[in-house]
Amino acid sequence: MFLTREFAIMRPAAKDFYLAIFFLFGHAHAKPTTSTPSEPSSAEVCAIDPTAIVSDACASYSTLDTLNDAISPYLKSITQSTDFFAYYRLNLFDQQCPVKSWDDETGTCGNIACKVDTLEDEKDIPVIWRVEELSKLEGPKAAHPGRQLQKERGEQRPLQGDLGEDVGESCVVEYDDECDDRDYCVPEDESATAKGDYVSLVDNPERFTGYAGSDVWDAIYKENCFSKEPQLSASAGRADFSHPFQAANDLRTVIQKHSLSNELELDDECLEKRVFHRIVSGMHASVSTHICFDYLNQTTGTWGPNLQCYQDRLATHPERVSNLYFDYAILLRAVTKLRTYLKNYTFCSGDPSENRDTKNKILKLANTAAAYPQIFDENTMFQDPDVSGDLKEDFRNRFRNVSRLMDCVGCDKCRLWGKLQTVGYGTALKVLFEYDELKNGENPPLRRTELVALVNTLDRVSSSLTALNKMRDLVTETAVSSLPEPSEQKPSAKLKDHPEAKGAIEPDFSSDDLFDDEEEPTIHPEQTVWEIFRDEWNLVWRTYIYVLKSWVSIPPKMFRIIVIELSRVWSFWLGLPVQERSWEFQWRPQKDEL
Ligand SMILES: Cc1cc2nc3c(=O)[nH]c(=O)nc-3n(C[C@H](O)[C@H](O)[C@H](O)COP(=O)(O)OP(=O)(O)OC[C@H]3O[C@@H](n4cnc5c(N)ncnc54)[C@H](O)[C@@H]3O)c2cc1C
Repeated sequence: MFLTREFAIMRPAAKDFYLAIFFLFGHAHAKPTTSTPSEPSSAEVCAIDPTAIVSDACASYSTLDTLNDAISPYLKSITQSTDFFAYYRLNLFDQQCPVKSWDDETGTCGNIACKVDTLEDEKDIPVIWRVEELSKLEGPKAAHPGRQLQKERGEQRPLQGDLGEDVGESCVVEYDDECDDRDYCVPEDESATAKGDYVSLVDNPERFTGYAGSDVWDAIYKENCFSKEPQLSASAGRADFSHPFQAANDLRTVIQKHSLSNELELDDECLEKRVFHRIVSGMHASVSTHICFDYLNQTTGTWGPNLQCYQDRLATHPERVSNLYFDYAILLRAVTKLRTYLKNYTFCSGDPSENRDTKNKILKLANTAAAYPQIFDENTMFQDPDVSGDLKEDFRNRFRNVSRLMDCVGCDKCRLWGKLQTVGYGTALKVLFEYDELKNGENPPLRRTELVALVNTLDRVSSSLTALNKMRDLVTETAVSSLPEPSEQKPSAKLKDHPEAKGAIEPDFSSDDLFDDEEEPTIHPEQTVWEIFRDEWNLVWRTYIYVLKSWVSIPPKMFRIIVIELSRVWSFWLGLPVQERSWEFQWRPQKDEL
């Protein structure tokens, strides 16, 4: 920073006058809370304190990160290289979207508007990068063979090689055809064609597709009101709640008994929404993380992390990140709890060596996770025998509804992962609240699809944690590399709070150096008295206007500061990570502002 020309020619008396004005009107300056990827504020970079405990779970962020580093190689190996976990059976194409207003004449729902928009917007880009192409399912598909056909074809090749010759089909086919008594699963149409298809999860990675799904997310969050009447029409097969208010009252009892009131809103209308919200929001955050980390630059056609996307959707929303970690704790605890069950599970009935290999891998994963102290204690929730039945029923029905809403997702790949993950979370809840890990035979059996969905959902969230950390590092690196060379920096410049955050550079304008500079105030000999007078008059006028504007801007600034502080207190009260203060006092105007 250098003195302006006007300051440079000021005489000492005038300087004292302005100095007095600046001291009188120096004011709190609320910094903007949004920033570009190249200019992260320290609040954004360090939004999550690694040592903080993830609320509702029993582990800190850094413990979960360490645990994730340990188990993610096993998860990758299981989900990418075992046939049992790499294929999923679901009814992707024949289910109806239950929100009637989204249907058009052809039955497409959810993104029809988006499709029209994108076709117009995208006509200049190569066909393969268009939303329609990116949204399509890739890789081979196999239809589910009926019981009779399975018998005829035998255990080894029930799919007759439809998924590829090297696929162990006995590891892929689900032998239980019926699904209507399955917990958290949407009852399927019983016609033969509605039994679903097998698709490869490896060939269809969850990443950017260009699909705009905000309407579906909004509908999902609206589901999150347990005391209200059901949102979906009865014709859509929506579960009916005979005692919608009973469950809310029950939850109140549970909350009060288990002192969870700081985590759940004690709002009479939507008491149960907080727990449900955390799970859905964590899932949403995971989807967003994959989109941002595996993003297609439609101009260059290259895939890679999009840091602006990360900043907008995640870095500036620590509560979403917190919910993601919460989901991780729930899912991992559920897999750990299944250890005994998995020891006796048959993964591939027709192929003993594949069966052994798959079992070894999943047991290694569960054992590694179990070596850490318990990260989520389900015993604090839904354990009151008088109320747990209704509560669980409510949760199950909510997940069924969310699962149905997935049929409104107008992008095949997104629908695949949306459906899989809702089943994954449903299974985790079932295992957490209905399984006794010390027993085996008495526990309700898990379907193949439930197990595959649970492990793959854990893998999704696990990859999200890894991707989040990588993007955080990338932001930091970008910030550091765009810092000016040391020689370009003014010696008084210092990094505030986070040593690597470019946006946090705060030149040190202490009152002493406000007018101190290497440049000595000089009067240019060529200036006439009139020019000097005019310059000084202009300076006084600008200062006057500046002061007036400062006064006018005080009320909105005070309002913002109050809102920021209240939000911090609210986060503190809820046990969420408290966002760093995004405003501070500064002496203004800075030297070159007038
Ligand atoms: C089930 C499902 C799966 C999808 N899968 C993919 C995919 O694989 N690839 C792809 O490119 N697109 C996918 N999409 C679309 C994608 O999620 C976004 O809808 C899209 O990228 C547009 O994003 P957006 O920034 O407009 O906000 P959205 O992500 O659509 O969010 C809508 C609103 O929800 C709120 N919100 C956002 N995140 C959270 C959170 N974590 N917690 C609470 N509230 C939040 C915000 O207010 C936001 O404005 C999927 C959509 C759905 C419904």
